[in-house]
Amino acid sequence: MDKDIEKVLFTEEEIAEKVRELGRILSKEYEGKNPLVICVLRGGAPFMTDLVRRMDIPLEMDFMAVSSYGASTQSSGVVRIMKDLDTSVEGRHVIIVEDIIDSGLTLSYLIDIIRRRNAASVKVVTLLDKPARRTVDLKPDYCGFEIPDAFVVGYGLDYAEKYRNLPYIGILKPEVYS
Ligand SMILES: O=P(O)(O)OC[C@H]1O[C@H](OP(=O)(O)OP(=O)(O)O)[C@H](O)[C@@H]1O
Ligand code: HPA
Ligand SMILES: [Mg+2]
Repeated sequence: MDKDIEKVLFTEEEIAEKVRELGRILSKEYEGKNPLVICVLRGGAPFMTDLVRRMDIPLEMDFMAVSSYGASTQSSGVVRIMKDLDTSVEGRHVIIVEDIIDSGLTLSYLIDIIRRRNAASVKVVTLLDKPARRTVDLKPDYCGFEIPDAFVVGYGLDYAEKYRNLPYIGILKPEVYS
């Protein structure tokens, strides 16, 4: 285990099982709809690329990069688009894939943009949900795990760009960021 991790919340095996389960559910739900699966970079990349390989239906992928945290454990509240989609979402069934919903600011901003571009439907799948920290009214349509109010890293989640490549998800030792 990495020396900066206080506790492992979900092992590689537990994550893989959950991703399989979500893939099965989404495959049924989106059969015949050729959904556009949108990865929210950078944190959502490991989850999204694993998830689409557990979906056995035709689908398309696109990527969007937004950032609100920078090198902090608190959202700045200002969501910036760093990279927009290459695909038109008009008339498409969109699935937004996130690693975590914390304050909810990133996703409420994204959902709003995609709805205004006239998608046929917009749903959200997140691996982690931290409902205790929500500042806007937002619930994921599909969620892997609910987690307590702690700063977590691994499997895409970073602190100051580190730890994204850990194969498990763990709580970061507070002394690392204080
Ligand atoms: O619900 P919120 O409070 O908005 O927090 C969740 C968002 O914050 C993180 O991304 P970040 O902006 O740090 O960029 P990153 O994905 O590149 O790490 C995370 O990946 C989510 O996208
Ligand atoms: O707990 C978290 N860890 C990493 N990135 C995050 N972005 C929002 N919440 C978190
Ligand atoms: Mg992110």
